[in-house]
Amino acid sequence: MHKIPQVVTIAGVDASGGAGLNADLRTFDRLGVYSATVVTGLTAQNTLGVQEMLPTPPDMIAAQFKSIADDLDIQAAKTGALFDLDRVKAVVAALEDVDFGFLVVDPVMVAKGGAPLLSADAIELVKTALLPLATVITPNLLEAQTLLQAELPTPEAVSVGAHVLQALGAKNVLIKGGHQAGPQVADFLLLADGSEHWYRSERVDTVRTHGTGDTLAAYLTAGLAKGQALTDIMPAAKRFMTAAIKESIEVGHGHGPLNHWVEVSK
Ligand SMILES: Nc1ncnc2c1ncn2[C@@H]1O[C@H](COP(=O)(O)OP(=O)(O)OP(=O)(O)O)[C@@H](O)[C@H]1O
Ligand SMILES: Cc1ncc(CO)c(N)n1
Repeated sequence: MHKIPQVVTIAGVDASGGAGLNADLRTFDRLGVYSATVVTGLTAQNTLGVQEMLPTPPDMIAAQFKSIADDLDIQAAKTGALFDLDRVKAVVAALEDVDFGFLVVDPVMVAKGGAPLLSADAIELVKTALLPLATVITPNLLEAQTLLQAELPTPEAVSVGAHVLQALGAKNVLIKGGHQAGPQVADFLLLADGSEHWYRSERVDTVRTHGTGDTLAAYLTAGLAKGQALTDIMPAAKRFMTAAIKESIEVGHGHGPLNHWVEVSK
């Protein structure tokens, strides 16, 4: 028998396939890790927007956790869209009960087209209960600003903001820079040991960025499950992100999905 790292994504389904747990699974497949799924909800969405949402009943979220914990040997977990307070409560309670190893918390709040994927009254619980469980939290710039109730207009402010998120309990903090203006994207990583790392790369001029955040967070989850350090994972993850955005595939008419099959040069 062959051993394979096992991970779980705790996230919503995207009918059009580009984001949510669909993007996570594709990333995990590419990186050679096995993934279980806790489905937090269904979305009828496409590259143009989110049309309908149906969150999973909390008991069913708990049942999925139990099925996985009773049988599999999970080394890393990732959270994505959690929709509302009841779903966040169910996920936090379950995560406190199981040992799924490393935890990547991607505090998904808004889809690319602007539709909310987390209700306003759930944000406080994400901050106080989910964030302290995280090995690494991966907000984009707007999510970091919402969690902090503060603007982060400069690199210095991003660094200060990351330290505040770390003080709230997240061991490591990655603030994703896809929403910054300018010719470059800059992701900021604050590690548990206090060291700071910037990852700057060209901004690809495109709207075809459906599922970028999910994909990067899934990449980190797979790397952690394989025993890699965040500073080893990030350069390869960024090379993959740029290539997967640049070499776009012809799917959908709006914020198209990434090319998860792209070849990446070393
Ligand atoms: N246009 C772009 N060109 C190059 N890299 C990009 C671009 N947009 C995003 N990225 C990179 O993709 C990764 C995800 O960042 P982003 O800020 O887009 O996450 P996100 O907003 O959570 O995504 P989503 O909500 O669509 O899942 C980061 O490494 C970021 O730098
Ligand atoms: C279900 C789902 N999760 C996450 C995102 C963010 O990319 C999305 N658009 N849809």
